Order: sequence, then structure tokens, then C-alpha cells
Amino acid sequence: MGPSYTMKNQLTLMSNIDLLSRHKDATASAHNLRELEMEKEKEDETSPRGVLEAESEQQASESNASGSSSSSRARSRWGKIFKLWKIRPTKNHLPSLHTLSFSKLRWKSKSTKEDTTTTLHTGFYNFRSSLITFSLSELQYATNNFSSENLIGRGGFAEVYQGCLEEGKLIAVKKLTNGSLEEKTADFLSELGVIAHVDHPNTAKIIGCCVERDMHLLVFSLSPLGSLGSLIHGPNKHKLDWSKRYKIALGIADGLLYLHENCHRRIIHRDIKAENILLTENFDPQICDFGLAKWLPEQWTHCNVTKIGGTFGYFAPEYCMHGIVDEKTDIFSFGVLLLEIISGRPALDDMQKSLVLWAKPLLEAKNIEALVDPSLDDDYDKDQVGHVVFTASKCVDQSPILRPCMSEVVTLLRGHDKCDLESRKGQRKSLQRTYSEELLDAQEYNSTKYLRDLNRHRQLALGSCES
Ligand SMILES: Nc1ncnc2c1ncn2[C@@H]1O[C@H](COP(=O)(O)OP(=O)(O)OP(=O)(O)O)[C@@H](O)[C@H]1O
Repeated sequence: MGPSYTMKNQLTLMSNIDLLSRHKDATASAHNLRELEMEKEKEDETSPRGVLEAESEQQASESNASGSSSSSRARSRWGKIFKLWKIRPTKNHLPSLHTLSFSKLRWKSKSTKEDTTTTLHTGFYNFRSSLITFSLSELQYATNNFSSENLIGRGGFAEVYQGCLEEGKLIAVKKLTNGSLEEKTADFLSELGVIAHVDHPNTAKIIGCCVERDMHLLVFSLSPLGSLGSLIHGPNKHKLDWSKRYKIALGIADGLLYLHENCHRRIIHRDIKAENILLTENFDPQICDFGLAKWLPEQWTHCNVTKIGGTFGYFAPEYCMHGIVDEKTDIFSFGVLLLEIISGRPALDDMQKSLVLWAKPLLEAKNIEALVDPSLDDDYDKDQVGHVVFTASKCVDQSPILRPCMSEVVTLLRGHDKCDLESRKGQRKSLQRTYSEELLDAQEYNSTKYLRDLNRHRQLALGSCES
């Protein structure tokens, strides 16, 4: 098993508190939770899945116009994927795909109860035409038939295998393992629908995919060092000196800034954590695992989800409490990740104690020495650590309104704009977009309530593991 393999705290189980309480008799198994989620997905129109069909249509029309033969193989393979997908009995389970498939999308704002129609021009998507569709046999050959020696990672939904293509390129093949065929198809399309449109040095590089028989495979460039989580909490922790940690923090911030503010559309990742940060051989971080990512229409302040997906220890209070999703929920998770980078402690320790709750009093007391990972042996740049500590303390503010946005985070991490942010603090409430009253509640959301909700979610998920 490779260095990145870890199941500890991999509680990326979908818990659906509202639905479960309405289905009290249901066994809270992971499967049931996933089914309930699928049920709700019928109502959820923010899923990015349909973009793939839109793209398929776009590629077809481009193909007609250009008559180019060079990419026709790839296009026909895309066609095959959707043909394959369409003949499966999944229609009933994925109505949102049909809603999303065409050039017009109807976005229903749950916060304002207003309908807004957004036209999606087919040219809008900057889809990567270079995406390769592999045959199953190619990937079986590359991964030694998905042998256990090639297994380098396992999450809640997938196993990841190291492989080598014929031309010598090292790859990581993510094989979706969790759920029924319909669920795997849905997860596959969801992740592919986002990642195929993301292109930044600090996001994982997808090379291609494969759908054959009941296999759903996503193919990425291999990150030779595995995940930040496996490194910082594993035996090779000593490789992460302070300068590398600082570089990693800056890189993740750049990647998240891109997703939130500079990508074609606002992307909320929803599962920012150390295990979802891959490292290149130069310790450049790359955000991966877009399985839970959401696209947020420009005109929305936020969206509400009834299913809480993500990882314990990284949840923002308003997400836990009200299912509110926006950039600030990612920023809270990023703050937890910064605390992890500074302290070397996991987001939830063996006693299930939250890193945020451990760090809060130290942040308030500005006790930097107590926060810093003892394994760094005082060998760190005090100014840089100070910037990261300050940024982390802002990111994990209980109130989303008081958390900085990613462009502010990026400058704060470099030690700029600190005073600016402090002086604007008083004004922020009036300048900030107005949230519904749930967020006002969130401001009163204290550590005790946070802990209680966290425990509630954990119990449900653990219950589901055991059943
Ligand atoms: N390109 C890659 N190179 C090296 N290792 C990888 C790569 N992609 C994924 N991994 C490893 O596999 C693990 C699981 O991958 P991933 O997070 O995509 O799976 P998942 O089932 O979607 O996880 P989660 O439970 O967080 O949703 C990662 O934490 C990482 O250690």
C-alpha cells in the first residue's frame, strides 16, 4: 500500500440529517444514505453533470463544422460513453441530467425562492478536447490489472491505482467503487463535469477517463509524493520543513482563489482537506477530488444542501447547521488545513477532538509557539508563521461574514493587507452581501453548539459504517 493510503478520519460519508429524521425506520447504512442523497439530487439542479452532454453536443456540432479527423476518435468515444450511459436504466435516477442537458438552464434560487434563467452558451465551456478516453484493457495493462501492489489511495468513493502508460507516463487511475451502477455513473459524471473544466497549476491534472462494463475510471497524472495528508501525518513528515509547508499553503490558496474567483464559473470544492491535496515532486500542491464540488451561479449568494457531504473536522458551522454552501465554507476548511500545516496535528485527533477547538484559545492568546509543530524544532521563519497563523485565525472565524475571501487570504498569507482587513472589520457586515437569517444564527453559533452538531453528524456516519 502506498504512502497516501489512509482510511483514518476518511469519513466522507454522506449524511442527510433532514432526510434521515424523516426516515427514522431506515437503517443508516452508507448505502441508504447514498440512496437518500440520490433521491434529493432529483431536486438539485446545481449539479454540473449536464455539462458533459452539452459538451458532447458542442463537440458534435464543431465536428460537423470543421470536419477535422484528428479528434474524431476522441469525439466518437465521447459519444460512446453517453450512448453507454443512456442505455443503462439510470434515467429515473438522474432527472437532473436532462434538466441540465440543453442550452438553457433553469436555476432555482432556494434562498430567494426566485427563479432565474441562465442561458448556457455552448461555447461557454472551455472543455479540454485533449481528454483521452482509454480502453479498459489499456488501463488494466497500465495498473497490472489493478493489483493491490499498485493501490496508492483509497477514499470514501474510490480506490486509486498507480500505473504506467505504454509511452512511459506515470498515471493514477481513480476507480469508483462505492454504490450501485447508477450512483457510480452519477459520481463519475459529477467529478468529470467539474475537473475537465479546471485548469490551474494548483489543481490535479486529469488526462482522461474510461467507462467500460461497470467500471468508471478517471485517469490523472501521478503525484509522486501522494497527498499532503499522508505526508504530514506519516513517517515522512520530516520532509516537510517550514519552507515547504509555507509554499504548500500559498499554492493551495492560489488554487482555491482560481476555483472561487478566476475559473469560468464559481466552484465550491466542499471537501478541502489534507488528503485532497496532492504533491508534485517539487512539493507543488494540487487540489484534487472534485466529487462533491458545486458550481454556484453568479447571482446566488449561496446554496443550501440537505445532504452534508465532506469530512469531519473541516466542516464550517453554518454548513453543519444549515447546509449553507458558498466560498466561505471552503475558506473555513482551508483555515483548518492551515492549522494542520502549522501544527502537524490532524483535523480530528484519535480522541475525535477538533483541531479548531484545540487551536482557538491559542489563536486568541496569539500563542504561536504552542501552535507550531514541535517537530519543526524552532526551525521556521517567524514572520511567515505569523502570517499563516493570522490567516488561519480569520478563516476559522465562526461567522462566515467575518472570514476573508480567497483574494484576501492570498495577500494575508504573504503578510500584506493585515491592517486593511482589521480596519475593514467593522464595515464588513454592511458591505457584505446579505444572507438569510440562518447566517445571523451562525454568528451566535458557539463552540459548544459546533461540537454538538459535529458529534451528531459523526454518530450518524459511524452508525452507518457499523451497520
Ligand atoms: N493523482 C494522484 N496521484 C497520487 N495519489 C493520488 C492521486 N489521486 C488520488 N490519490 C490518492 O488517493 C486518495 C483518494 O483519492 P480521492 O480523494 O480522489 O478519492 P475519493 O474516494 O473521492 O476520496 P474522498 O473519500 O475524500 O471523497 C487521495 O487522498 C490520494 O492519497
